[in-house]
Amino acid sequence: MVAEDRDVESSLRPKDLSEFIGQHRVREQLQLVLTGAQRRGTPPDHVLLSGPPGLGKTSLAMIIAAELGTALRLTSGPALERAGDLAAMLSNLVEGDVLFIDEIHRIARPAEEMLYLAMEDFRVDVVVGKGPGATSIPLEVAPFTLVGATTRSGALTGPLRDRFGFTAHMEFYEPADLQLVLARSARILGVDLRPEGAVEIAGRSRGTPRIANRLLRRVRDFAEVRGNGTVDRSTARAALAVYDVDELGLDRLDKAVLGALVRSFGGGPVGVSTLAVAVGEEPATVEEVCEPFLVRAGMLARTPRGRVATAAAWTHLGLVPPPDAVTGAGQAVLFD
Ligand SMILES: Nc1ncnc2c1ncn2[C@@H]1O[C@H](COP(=O)(O)OP(=O)(O)OP(=O)(O)O)[C@@H](O)[C@H]1O
Ligand SMILES: [Mg+2]
Repeated sequence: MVAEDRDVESSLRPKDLSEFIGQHRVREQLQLVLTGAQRRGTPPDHVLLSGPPGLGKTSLAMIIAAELGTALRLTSGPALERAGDLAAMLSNLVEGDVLFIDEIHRIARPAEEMLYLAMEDFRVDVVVGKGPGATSIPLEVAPFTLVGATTRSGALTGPLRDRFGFTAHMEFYEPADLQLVLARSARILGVDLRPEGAVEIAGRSRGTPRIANRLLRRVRDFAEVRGNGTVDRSTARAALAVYDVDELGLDRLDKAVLGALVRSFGGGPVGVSTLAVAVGEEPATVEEVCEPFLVRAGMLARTPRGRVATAAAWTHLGLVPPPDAVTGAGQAVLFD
């Protein structure tokens, strides 16, 4: 992410639950968890936020701390390579703090085992020394709330998943909610965004607020350079054409995956690793970033034998689907 985008993104982050648009179920559930705990005067149960990138997991973690009026300590799974890294983090916590671990499915094993104990009993055993002379020193941890974020809750080990008292399943946003996100962002950025312009951008944002905000900034550039700054329907359409964003909002990687699936593998079924190699990407990226949206858009089906292109995918690529192509209907399984 380039610097300008990063700064803008943090200025666009919703600061409390009332500013957080959409995700009505998650918001209601979370509100209950937080209010209940506050009434009892205890830190709330540990919370797991699960869903594809850009849906607002980091924003929600920050909001949880803000709603509780406590500090947020931030780290990520890949940063916790050794148990010592986590022990340092945990021993610095103050009662009631929110510890946010992003990409928690990537936490290393020894740190994960230490985390079990900390989550359950608010203590850790720090091992000092090696071999037969090693001793373990128990260390108290202040009662805290762990907020974990993951794009792959299925990759979490059972024991870790079981220690979360509440899992928020984040869903892709409806276009109407994305229009609200865009209207809010336009207000903050001082962009003259017309409702029809918002409809156009929302429809191509892959159900994802981060993408909606990014497209808004690119459309704004176009409107300011080639037009008078106003983002209406025709400006939005013209701008999005320049940036290669198609009617469904499929990006380069989405299109590469569908293209390979249809053209190189006859529509599948094909394994996700083979597909990833064909497009030069990591299997995890294809699986976590690309597929959830392609499944939701009814373009791709996950079957026990591998990934299959639906009839809609063939049509979207301007090809005639084979007679036995599956339809996209009934694809409820987005991500685990
Ligand atoms: N519900 C929302 N209302 C308004 N804006 C939102 C909402 N959710 C996300 N956003 C916007 O989208 C951006 C990305 O959100 P965020 O960083 O929280 O996503 P994320 O789920 O943590 O993504 P990743 O998995 O990539 O870390 C935020 O900067 C914010 O502007
Ligand atoms: Mg995040």
